[in-house]
Amino acid sequence: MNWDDTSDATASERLVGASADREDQAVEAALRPKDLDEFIGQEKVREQLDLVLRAARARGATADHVLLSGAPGLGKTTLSMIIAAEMNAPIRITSGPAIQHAGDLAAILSSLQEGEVLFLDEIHRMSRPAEEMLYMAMEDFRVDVIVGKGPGATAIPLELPPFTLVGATTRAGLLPPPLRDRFGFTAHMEFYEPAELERVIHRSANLLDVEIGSDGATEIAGRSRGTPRIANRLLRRVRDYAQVRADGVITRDIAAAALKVYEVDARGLDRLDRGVLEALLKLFGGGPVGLSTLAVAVGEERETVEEVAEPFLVREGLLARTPRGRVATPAAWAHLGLTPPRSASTGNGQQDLFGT
Ligand SMILES: Nc1ncnc2c1ncn2[C@@H]1O[C@H](COP(=O)(O)OP(=O)(O)OP(=O)(O)O)[C@@H](O)[C@H]1O
Ligand SMILES: [Mg+2]
Repeated sequence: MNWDDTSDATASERLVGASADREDQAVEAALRPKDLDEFIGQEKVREQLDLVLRAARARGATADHVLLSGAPGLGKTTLSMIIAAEMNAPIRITSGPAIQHAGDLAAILSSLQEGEVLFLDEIHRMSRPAEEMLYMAMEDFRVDVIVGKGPGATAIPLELPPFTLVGATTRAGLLPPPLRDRFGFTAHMEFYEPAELERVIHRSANLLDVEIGSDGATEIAGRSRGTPRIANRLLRRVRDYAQVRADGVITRDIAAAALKVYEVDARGLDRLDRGVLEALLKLFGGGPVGLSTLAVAVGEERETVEEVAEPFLVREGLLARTPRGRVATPAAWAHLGLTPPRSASTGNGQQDLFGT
């Protein structure tokens, strides 16, 4: 199992995990914006993509291949469907892990209709031979199908209709340059601003027929870790609470009380995140402390701390990874309402006890 899978599995059990869980998968289709106008935020990506698609439409051509890169839950799958809708084209959906043999890819490519959008999710997890077949397909709209085995094997060239490949990846850095270079347009999706998440929440509340005040949406947005998927998930949990414990209307107080039950704090940290921070502050004086030691202290796997908790803590400026170990920032002390020891600001903390 690679660590990619580990973090997905752990993350999907968390209310603030960015990967889609079962419930997300069931409800997300209903919440997906259907066209570029409905798609909230990502102004740069929207403007650029709008130009690419408009120009292709005006030429009566198939749109250039598009690569969507960004963290889980930011809208890559949503955008791929929007691209197909804007081009008035059918869409075929598959993913890197589903294509293990070049033959799997050849079968998909050869059955595409002219102008069809092929959405290849997790494109960085495709097998090598399939990847190489894809190079030729993207550039020349042609594949070589190998027939037979051994010395008698022959390559039969097969013409493909023009199509638009939309690749999605959470890790653009893992894509081999030849693959990256074959995309005509790359969209880097950023985390969303709180105001944008508020719009996502209002839109979803509307679709789910939930009444929500603007302060309620603000409260949920602030805890959504810059991610629309998390915003939608927190909204559903807060809705449950509002229905059972109140009159169904989501106010600021209701949202805060509901998310307290689920242990998602004002900044979107959950129990795991806070456990890591608390250990770092209370047991190690703010660090520096090694990852393994920190993991033992919170009773989690090293990988869980490093891949599940830390990325968000680092992004939030609460924790820093330094060559000497993990260090809490002043913001971390403030967030947990603790006072840093005088030496914490110099980054020495506990280490001083041993004169190091
Ligand atoms: N810009 C947006 N406006 C409104 N809703 C959005 C936006 N982006 C994403 N969403 C919502 O967030 C949810 C997750 O989006 P999506 O499935 O497209 O993410 P993703 O980037 O494909 O994630 P993953 O990497 O896990 O595949 C969807 O239900 C969608 O409704
Ligand atoms: Mg997706």
